[in-house]
Amino acid sequence: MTRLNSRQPSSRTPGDVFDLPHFKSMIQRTLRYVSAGYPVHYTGPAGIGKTTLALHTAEKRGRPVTVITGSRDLSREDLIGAYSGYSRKKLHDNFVRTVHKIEENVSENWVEGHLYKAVKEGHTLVYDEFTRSSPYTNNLFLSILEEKVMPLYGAKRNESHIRVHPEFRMLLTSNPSEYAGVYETQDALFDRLITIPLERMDVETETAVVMKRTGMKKEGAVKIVSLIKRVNEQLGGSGSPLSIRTSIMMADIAYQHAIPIEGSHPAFQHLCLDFMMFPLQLQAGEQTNNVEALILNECRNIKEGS
Ligand SMILES: Nc1ncnc2c1ncn2[C@@H]1O[C@H](COP(=O)(O)OP(=O)(O)OP(=O)(O)O)[C@@H](O)[C@H]1O
Repeated sequence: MTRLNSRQPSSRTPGDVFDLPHFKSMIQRTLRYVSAGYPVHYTGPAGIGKTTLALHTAEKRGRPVTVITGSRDLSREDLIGAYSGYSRKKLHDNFVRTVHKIEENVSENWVEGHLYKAVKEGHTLVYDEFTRSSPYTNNLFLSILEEKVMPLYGAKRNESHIRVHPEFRMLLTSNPSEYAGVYETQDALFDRLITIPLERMDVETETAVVMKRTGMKKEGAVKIVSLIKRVNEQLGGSGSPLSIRTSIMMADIAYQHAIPIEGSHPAFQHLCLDFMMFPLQLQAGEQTNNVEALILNECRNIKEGS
């Protein structure tokens, strides 16, 4: 019978992963720039940790945090707010028996957009994957960042704009592989951001994150993280198709189902193939025949206790 381990994130990691050198200086610098009033933009490939770092740093400011995720469908209306539905008030006055008076008032309901609230109340805004939104939507941020006002385009409000709260700040994330055809149209926005490219975590940091997320002990976590690193180096070409997400998922399943992190164990070999084959085949294109053999070769090099 399979023994199941219950997950206890954080329980085995000494201290906080964000105190490790990989994160510490980045967080300090970001808070410095943000407190001086500048928006900070983390950029890097999928799974490098942009969103997690932005959320953590935003929380460090001690202000309420609003999160918006960029998308082609995100509209100015979603951000600013809009009138939606009607409220109807009806008063029947039958005080004098022979007179029946009805008074009816109909008013539209204003629903605040997330950005409207964040700007008005001075939140820290995390705008994740902002380059996925249309330049038309993102133009709204130019006046917020430059003139410190948010125009209420098309909102049918009496006021034309609201003033940006002095504590309002922004952290943004994006993936450079999604810039195709985007940069030219959004360069005015890029020009107002402090852009920090994120580096892939070193083995020590990635191991600490895997331990924190899964509850796995250091000995197992470091083997998985190092395996992913070696496979990326051998098969990843110019990129690293296997991100920390692969390490976390493999460690999670191995830990929960007590699969030994040992290259000769069939369950571990299956785990390696199931998680690595597809992304690596996509990357390798025509030379896919080698992929399975290379994964198994790297996997079998992992010895018990090594
Ligand atoms: N410091 C950390 N502590 C705990 N988990 C982390 C940390 N950094 C990254 N992770 C985990 O690693 C995975 C990838 O991180 P994240 O989603 O932040 O990356 P990303 O660069 O924003 O990826 P994408 O571009 O695909 O959205 C997530 O499962 C996240 O929870």
